[in-house]
Amino acid sequence: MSTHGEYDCIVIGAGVQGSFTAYQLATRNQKTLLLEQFILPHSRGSSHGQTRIIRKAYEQDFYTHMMEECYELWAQLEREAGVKLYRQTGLLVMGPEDSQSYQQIKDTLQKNKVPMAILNRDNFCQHIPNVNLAVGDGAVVDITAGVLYADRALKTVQFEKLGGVIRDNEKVTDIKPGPVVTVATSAAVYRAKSLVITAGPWANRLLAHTGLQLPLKVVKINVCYWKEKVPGSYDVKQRFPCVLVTESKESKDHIYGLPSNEYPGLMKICHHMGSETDPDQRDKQTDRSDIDILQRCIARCFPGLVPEPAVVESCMYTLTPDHHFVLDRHPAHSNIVLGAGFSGHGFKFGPIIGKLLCELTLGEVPSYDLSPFRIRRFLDKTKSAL
Ligand SMILES: Cc1cc2nc3c(=O)[nH]c(=O)nc-3n(C[C@H](O)[C@H](O)[C@H](O)COP(=O)(O)OP(=O)(O)OC[C@H]3O[C@@H](n4cnc5c(N)ncnc54)[C@H](O)[C@@H]3O)c2cc1C
Ligand SMILES: O=C(O)[C@@H]1CCCC=N1
Repeated sequence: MSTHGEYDCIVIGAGVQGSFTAYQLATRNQKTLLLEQFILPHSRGSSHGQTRIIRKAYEQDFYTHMMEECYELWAQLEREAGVKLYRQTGLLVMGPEDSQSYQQIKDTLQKNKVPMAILNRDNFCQHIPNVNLAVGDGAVVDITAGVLYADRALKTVQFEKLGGVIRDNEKVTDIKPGPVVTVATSAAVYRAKSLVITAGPWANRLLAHTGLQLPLKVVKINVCYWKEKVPGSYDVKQRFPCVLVTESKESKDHIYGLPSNEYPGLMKICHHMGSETDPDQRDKQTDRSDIDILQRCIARCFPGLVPEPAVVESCMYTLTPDHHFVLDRHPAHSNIVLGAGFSGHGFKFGPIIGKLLCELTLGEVPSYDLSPFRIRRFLDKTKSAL
C-alpha cells in the first residue's frame, strides 16, 4: 500500500479524548489526521449517548482542580459553536457519613470552596423529593454539577473546520514506531512526526504494536433507564439533580443517576462497575448482576421509579487498577503519547485531556502535575515486551 499522507500528528480514535486532542492540535497549527475504525457517529465505544455528568465533587483534589479550568473550556466551546452543551442541575452525593469516600468528597468540596449545600435529615425531603436518605447516610450537593450533552458535544468538536482531516471507517492495523511513525490502516499508510493513541477499550490492542501493555480491564456497562411512576417526578425541567450514591447496602461501588431528560419520563441510573468483556464481543457479555444491584437500590432509595429497567443500552469502561487515567508519553518512544484508562469518568475532562495530550505531543510542560497519571505508577504491573 502506498503512503497516503504526511502529517505533523496522527491521532487514533475519535471518541471524546481523541476528538478534543485532534481539535487542540489543529488549533496549534499542527497538520493533524484523526483515524477512527467505525463510521462516525457510532455507539461501539465509550463516548456515545446523550448525556454525561459534569461535577467538581471528587475524592481527590487534583480532579477538582482540573475541573475548574475544564468548566471554562466547555463554556468557551459552547460560545464558539453557539450550542448548549451543559445544563446545571447540581449533584446530590449520598453515602455513609463515616465512610472514607463520602467524607473525602465533602472535604474536597469544602477545601476548594466549591459552591455546595449540606443537607440534613430534616431538610432533605424538602430539597430532594422522591429520594430516601438511608439511616447513617450524609447528603451534600455540588451546586456546580450538571449534565453534559455528550453526543452533541462530540459533533461540536469539529476540527475539520480548523484544517484537520478525519478518516472514519479506517481501522489502524499496524504502527511502526520511529522518529517518523508509520501507521497502516485498512485503507492506507500514513506517516507523522508524532502519534497520539486514544483508542478507549482497544488501547492495549494498539499498544501491542509498540511493545507495551498497560494493566487495563474493559467492562461492559448496562446503561439503564427507569420509568417514573408519576410523570415528571425526576425530570430535569423540575430541577431534579444528578445523583451519586458513593456506597450503599447494595454495593461498595458507586451508583449514579441523571434526571429524566433524553427519554421523557425515564431516569438514567447505572452501576459504576460491570463485567469484563472483549470490546469486539461486547454484545456477547450478557451478565445482568449490575441490574440486580440497581433494582434493589432503586426499590429502596427511589420510591417513585418502577424498579424494572424500561430501556437498557450498552457502553464500556476501560479501568486502570486505581481508576486514575493514563496520560503520558510512551516509555520507549517519546513521540508516541497515550491517553487511556478513563475508568468510566473521563467525559467531563475531555477539553482538558485534549489540551494536556496536545502539550505532551508538542514537548511542552503540561499545565497540570501529571504524576497521578504516569505509566510508571504501575511499575511491575506493566507488562512491557521492550
Ligand atoms: C455508561 C457510561 C457512563 C458514563 N458516565 C460518565 C459521566 O457521567 N461523566 C463522565 O465524565 N464520564 C462518564 N463516562 C466515561 C466516559 O464516557 C469515558 O471515559 C470516555 O468516553 C472515554 O473516551 P475515549 O475517547 O477514551 O474512548 P472511546 O470513546 O471508546 O474512543 C476510542 C475510539 O477509538 C477507536 N479505535 C479503537 N481502536 C481503533 C483502531 N484500531 N483504529 C481506529 N480507531 C480505533 C474506537 O472505535 C473509538 O471510537 C461514562 C462511560 C460510560 C460507558
Ligand atoms: O463521572 C461521573 O460523574 C459518573 C458518575 C460517577 C461514576 C462514574 N461516572
